[in-house]
Amino acid sequence: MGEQSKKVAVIYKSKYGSTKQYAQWIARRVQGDLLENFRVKVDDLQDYDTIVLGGSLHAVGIKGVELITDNFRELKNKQIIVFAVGCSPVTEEAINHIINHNFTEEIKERINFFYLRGAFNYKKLNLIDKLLMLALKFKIKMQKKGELDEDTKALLDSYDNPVDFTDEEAIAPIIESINK
Ligand SMILES: Cc1cc2nc3c(=O)[nH]c(=O)nc-3n(C[C@H](O)[C@H](O)[C@H](O)COP(=O)(O)O)c2cc1C
Repeated sequence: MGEQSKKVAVIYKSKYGSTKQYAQWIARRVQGDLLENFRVKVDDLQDYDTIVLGGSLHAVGIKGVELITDNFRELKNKQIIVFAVGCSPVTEEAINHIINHNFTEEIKERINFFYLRGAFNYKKLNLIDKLLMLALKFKIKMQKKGELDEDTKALLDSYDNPVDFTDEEAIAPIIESINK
């Protein structure tokens, strides 16, 4: 099906902006409706052919994913695409961990899942997130420095040096999936 012929809803839940940025890029590219997750009720989605849901990753959970997982039966005839935005590097292991943590076997079979890299700026976090991240830092520091792998070192470095991996080109596989 071509871009114009499907009615697409792009729904997002974003805490610090990167998921929103990806959702805006996707909605613009496919001429979809951009909707903020908390405003959406499942009944509002019946007119759409394709539901694209994006949520930021917090402790492996995809924010707002319940809109899909709690209403799966009502949405079962629709094309469903979920994307999660996190800071971890893209590895098959990390992606499988996110999928297994958030979806049942039945849902896994029916949706298309994508992982996109976002941004992290410790100074801009709210108090609770700062405390959570400090706890994670403390846990990591309990390990000996020499045992830290490159990804963990990069994570620790990002507390002092903000990182931003958001990249419009990264949405290409999602656009391709919508247009299938
Ligand atoms: C408390 C906390 C927990 C996080 N947990 C994860 C995680 O489990 N995996 C990951 O890849 N990124 C994690 N991140 C990084 C965020 O997912 C990343 O900053 C993302 O860009 C946030 O999306 P948003 O800007 O749309 O809110 C975490 C960030 C915070 C503050």
